[in-house]
Amino acid sequence: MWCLPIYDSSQACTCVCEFCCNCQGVSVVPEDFVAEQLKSVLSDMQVDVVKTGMLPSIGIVKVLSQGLREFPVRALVVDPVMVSTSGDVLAGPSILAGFREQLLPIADIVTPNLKEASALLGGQQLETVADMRSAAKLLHDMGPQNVLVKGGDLPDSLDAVDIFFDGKDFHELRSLRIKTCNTHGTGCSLASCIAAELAKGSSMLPAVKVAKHYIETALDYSKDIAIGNGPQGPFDHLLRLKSYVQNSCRQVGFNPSDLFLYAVTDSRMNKKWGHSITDAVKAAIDGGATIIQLREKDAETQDFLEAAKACLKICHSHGVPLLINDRIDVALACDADGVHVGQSDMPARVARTLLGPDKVIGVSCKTPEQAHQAWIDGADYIGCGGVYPTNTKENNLTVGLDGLKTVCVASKLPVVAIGGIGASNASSVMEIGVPNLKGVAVVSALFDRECILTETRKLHAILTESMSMQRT
Ligand SMILES: Cc1ncc(COP(=O)(O)OP(=O)(O)O)c(N)n1
Ligand SMILES: Cc1ncsc1CCOP(=O)(O)O
Ligand SMILES: [Mg+2]
Repeated sequence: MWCLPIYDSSQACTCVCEFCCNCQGVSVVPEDFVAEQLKSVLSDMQVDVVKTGMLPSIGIVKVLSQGLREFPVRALVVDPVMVSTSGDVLAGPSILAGFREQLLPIADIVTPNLKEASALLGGQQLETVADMRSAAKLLHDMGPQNVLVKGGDLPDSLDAVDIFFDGKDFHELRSLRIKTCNTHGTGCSLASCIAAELAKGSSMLPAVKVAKHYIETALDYSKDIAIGNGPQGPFDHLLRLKSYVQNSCRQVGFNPSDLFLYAVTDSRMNKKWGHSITDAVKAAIDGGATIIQLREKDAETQDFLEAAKACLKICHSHGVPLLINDRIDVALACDADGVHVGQSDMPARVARTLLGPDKVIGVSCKTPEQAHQAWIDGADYIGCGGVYPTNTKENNLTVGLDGLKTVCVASKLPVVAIGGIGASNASSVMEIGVPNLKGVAVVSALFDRECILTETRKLHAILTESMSMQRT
């Protein structure tokens, strides 16, 4: 059950607040109802992460901490919502003791803003980064594994500085201070994003960094939005979706249906048949290939780069993405659409850091564990195989159709099957009938042939037929 990995306990009250500036009313949900709701969710499925928001009564704090002791979760993110950015006190002093004694000791991270950190520390003034460090240390002494003191309200600071303390090291996390009135919901969103990253399997500091980067980007994106008449507005969670729509003439992001007929080139085969790489790529595209990978194991770097640039032109003039096998440097140098890496190549999480969020990353996986790791590392798809024996890759273990199915069922990413696949067996592969198997990746059945165009057309027709059979 991985589709609902987080439970947000802030449904414990309903708050009537407008973006204008203040909170106009709070309706507290009865404690026993919150207890029932908690039990209902936590006993029904293995919840990975709980994030708390506004907790309006000491009774509800108790109910929550009891629920979490009875049904432990992998991580608890405590956003001690007490004082809003607009200055409203959202939880009375009686809650403070509840936070200190019941929630902080079991929290994996607590994320107070300056006012909340000050309230938790009995009213201590926090005005400098040095104050934030000592507050983080004092809060850590109350029991949480990690503390993030948010310095958004720090006076006279050009950057938005947050202090992260894990009990050993301090990290000063800086991002640009975005000039905007649209800050409604930033704290809740930061904590929720940390929780979501933890649920995806991230460790704490990377989760906090991703969340902080997300908040900075979303604030920047929404800085000029005008909604309602009040002085404070919402920040915009949907920036990725909007930039996708705005750039719809360009393919932004990854479309899993591109994996349908994945043509992987091979320098030795092209040499054997006297095909130039550009002619080979063009023929594959004309035959219906939906994505191309340049797998040039023998090429010198400079030749590889020149070939990649030429192929990229051809691919883009046909709206087909081009990925580079193994070589992140070549992909970066020619601005390819992405890379494909194997288990002993550059790790996908490093490739993601180097290539940024918009490039496509594929990872070879033979097991559910590798598929899970690929997802955590930020890959877009996995290549699973060899499904059948192959002469193209030496010493490659065969997983068979059963191994392919096991990986597909476990994978949260779309899958392309590879290894020994061609016209004679492509239908059997697609017919294993798992929805995230999106296509086949093929080397020799396309490129170790005299006429690449004919072979690609043939395979395309077979795949199309097999997909239409599955739909009926
Ligand atoms: C789509 C796709 N799947 C798997 C592979 C194999 O990658 P890797 O395991 O790194 O082996 P090499 O191709 O580098 O020899 C792939 N290339 N493409
Ligand atoms: C690169 C690779 N990875 C797993 S099998 C394989 C080779 C696929 O080549 P072919 O399609 O010729 O079997
Ligand atoms: Mg490789």
